[in-house]
Amino acid sequence: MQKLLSKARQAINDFDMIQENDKIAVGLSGGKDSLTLLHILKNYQKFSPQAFELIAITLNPGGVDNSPLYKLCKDLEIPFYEVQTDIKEIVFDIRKEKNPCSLCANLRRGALNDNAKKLGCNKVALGHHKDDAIETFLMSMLYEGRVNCFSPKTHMDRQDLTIIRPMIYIDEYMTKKAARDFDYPIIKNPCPADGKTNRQDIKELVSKLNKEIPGSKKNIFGALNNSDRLFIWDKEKIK
Ligand SMILES: Nc1ncnc2c1ncn2[C@@H]1O[C@H](COP(=O)(O)OP(=O)(O)OP(=O)(O)O)[C@@H](O)[C@H]1O
Repeated sequence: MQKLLSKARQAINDFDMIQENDKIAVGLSGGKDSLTLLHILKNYQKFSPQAFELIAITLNPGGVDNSPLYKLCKDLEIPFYEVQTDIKEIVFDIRKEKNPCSLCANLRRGALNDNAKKLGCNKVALGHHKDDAIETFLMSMLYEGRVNCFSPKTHMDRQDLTIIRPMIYIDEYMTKKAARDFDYPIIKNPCPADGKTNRQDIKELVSKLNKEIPGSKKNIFGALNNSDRLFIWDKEKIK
């Protein structure tokens, strides 16, 4: 936990993620990443220079038994809210999406933010980690032809809500280890597309690249973190 906490604290400080009196909703999917995030923030709360409130929100896409999450949050003394949604039905039965991930992510994001706002939160914390950032950065280049990634902290003006990602410096292997060490009650991902996504392909590619070019994963993350050294052909500046 100490190593996780130290990396999270570094990210929280670097991007000024938490302020006094924040009420933060953790998006708790029941997967290893958001369970680790909840555990980290609960511990961070004990010594954070800024006092903040923590709640957990789980969106049920339809038909998932989340009772282990109720128990966990009760043990951790974190208020827990489960929200029933029809996301699964919309994505797979009504819209019959061939590429369901982006619609599903948008619907989840909207529902999570709306519910956080209703519950009086000014921040939503998501369980994205360093590997997610590297994969998203590469996916935007390879599939969309642009240099882009989610931000460690984003303010949504329309809702006046700030999204934070305190695990942005944490490697995925550390969340896997935390899930084993602390025996988190993992809820099996109900998504029929789980494991067959573009993200999974990119994850495998990054792992292969890192074996062939040792250090390349670290350098991709470095490139994302180094806005001073961003050089992109800008016709107006170059000509
Ligand atoms: N059903 C949900 N309810 C609440 N929050 C969610 C839900 N699904 C995703 N989130 C939030 O969005 C983040 C990113 O979602 P994504 O589907 O990429 O999860 P993931 O990388 O598989 O992480 P996890 O291991 O936490 O499921 C999650 O870490 C979590 O904070």
